[in-house]
Amino acid sequence: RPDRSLKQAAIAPAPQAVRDLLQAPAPAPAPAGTTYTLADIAPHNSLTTGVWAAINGKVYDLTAWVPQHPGGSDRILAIAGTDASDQFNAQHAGDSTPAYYLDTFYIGDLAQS
Ligand code: HEM
Repeated sequence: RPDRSLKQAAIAPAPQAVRDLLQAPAPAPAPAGTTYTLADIAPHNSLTTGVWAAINGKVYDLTAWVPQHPGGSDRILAIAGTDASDQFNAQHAGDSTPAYYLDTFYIGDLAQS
């Protein structure tokens, strides 16, 4: 297995600094048990409204990740405001580094519908 620790250090997120640059909203606080519906997520579909996505039952504020994603900002903007489980899994299922970053953007759980 390749040693990914150096890559992780090299692209470690600096969420507040990035948000300051983008003047993007900070993530909503996520007390334990916070849930969001897809209707809650849908408006967060741009850098000005914040970039949220549901992935595999959890909700993430990916705003700060947009300019940092090694696969390009367009791919993160393209999933903004949606359930992006299929896109994420198709690209990154089983990859530890994407999962590691994803976890840092967690804001709550997707409500059962
Ligand atoms: C939503 C959360 C996402 C996170 C946290 C994430 C994270 C990462 C990371 C860490 C890499 C670096 C390579 C690696 O370590 O595997 C990467 C690369 C990549 N990602 Fe993502 N990714 C996300 C979503 C997506 C989506 C939705 C797509 C496509 C629909 C995508 C497409 C790619 C591609 C194509 C690369 C390869 C870039 C290259 O090596 O040239 N990613 N992503």
